[in-house]
Amino acid sequence: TAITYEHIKTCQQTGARLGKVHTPHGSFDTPAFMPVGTLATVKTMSPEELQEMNANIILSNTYHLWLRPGEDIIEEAGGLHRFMNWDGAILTDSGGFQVFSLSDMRDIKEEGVHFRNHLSGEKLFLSPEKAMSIQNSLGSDIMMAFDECPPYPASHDYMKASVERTSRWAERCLKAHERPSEQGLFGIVQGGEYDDLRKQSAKDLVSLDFPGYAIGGLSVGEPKDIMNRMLEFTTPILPADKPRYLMGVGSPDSLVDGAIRGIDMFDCVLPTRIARNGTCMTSGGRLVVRNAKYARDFSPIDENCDCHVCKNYTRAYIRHLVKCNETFGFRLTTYHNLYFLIELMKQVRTAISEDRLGDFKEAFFEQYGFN
Ligand SMILES: CC#C[C@H]1NC(N)=Nc2cc3[nH]c(NC)nc3cc21
Ligand SMILES: [Zn+2]
Repeated sequence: TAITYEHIKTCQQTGARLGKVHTPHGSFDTPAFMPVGTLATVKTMSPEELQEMNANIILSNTYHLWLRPGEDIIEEAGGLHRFMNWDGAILTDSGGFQVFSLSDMRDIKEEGVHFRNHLSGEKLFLSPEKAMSIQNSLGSDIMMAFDECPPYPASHDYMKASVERTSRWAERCLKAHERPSEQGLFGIVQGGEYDDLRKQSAKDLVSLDFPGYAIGGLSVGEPKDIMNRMLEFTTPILPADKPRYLMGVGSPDSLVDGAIRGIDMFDCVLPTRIARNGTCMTSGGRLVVRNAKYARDFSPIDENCDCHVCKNYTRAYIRHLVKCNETFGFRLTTYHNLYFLIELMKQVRTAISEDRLGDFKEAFFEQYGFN
C-alpha cells in the first residue's frame, strides 16, 4: 500500500501520538503541518526553500488544477511532482470543499454535483469517479475522497442525508481507485456538530477500510470548544494504525489542541495568507510588521526564531518592503510563518516524546497570548 502509518509513542500526559507517515515520495514525522500549494505552488516559495524548512509534504487542489491548467497538461508533464519540481509528498484535496464553497451551486445529485465554473461561468460536473480520475492524473501521494460539504449550520435531517451520501460516494471512490499501491486515499469524516452523525460517518468509513482518515467541516466557523469536543469522540473511533488528518486547521492553538486529541496531520492557508498582508506569527503572538512602531526596529521578526529570515533581515527592512508592496517582503513573511508552524510541530513532537504536551500547551498559550 502506498501510505503506511508508523506509531512511535503516545504522550503519557495527553492523548497525543508521535508517528511517521511513509509515502512513495518520502516520510514525514507527525504531528505535522502541511503548507498549502493550491495552484501547484506554495505562494511565493520555491521547492528548494520548502525543502530547506523541512516541509516534507504539501497540499494541492483537484478543483483548481482541473480548471487551470487542466489535469491533462499536468499528466503530460509526468504528474504534479514533475510539473512543479517538488519531490516531496503531495496531498490533493478532492474538490468537494471547493465546489461547495467557491461555485454558485446548481444541484447535488446522487451521481455527482452540477455547478458553474467560478471563473468562466461554464457548466461543470464533478463526481466521485471524476475527482478520482483527476487525482490519478495529478499523481498525488495522498488523494481525498469526494465528499459533500454541507452548509454550516445545517439541520440534523439535512446533515444525516449528506453523511449517508458522502459514505456512498466514499465507496465509489474506493472502487474508482486505479493505483492503490502508488497513491493513498483518505475518507473524510463528516457530520457537522451532531455527535451521532459524526460517529456514524466515522464508522461507515472505517468499515470501508481506508489507508487514512480526514476529519472535515470542523473549522468553518463553529466555536473551538465544539471542534475539540467533536474530535474527542471522533478520533477514538478511527483506527490507531492509520493517519488522522484535520482539514483546514489551523491557528497555532488549534494545532496544539488537535495534536492533544490524537490528530496527526494539519493544513491551513493562514500562515501564507496573513503573510501576504504583512502579518507574522511569532512566539509572542501576531506581529503586524507594517506598523509604524517597527520603522526603526532592527531586530528580527522573532528573536526566538532561528529561520533564515530572522537570522538575516530586520523588522524595519521587512516593514519597508511590505509598505512598498515589494514581492520580496511577502516572500520573507511567508518563509518565516511557514517555518514558525513547522517548528511549532517539531516542539509538539518533542513534548510528546517527553510526555509533557500538556505542560507545553500551557507555556505556549501563555507566551503566545491564547486564553
Ligand atoms: C464539510 C467539509 C469538509 C472537508 N472536505 C474537503 N474535501 N475538503 C475540506 C477542506 C477544508 N478546508 C477547510 N478550511 C476551513 N475546511 C475544510 C473542510 C473540508
Ligand atoms: Zn523566523
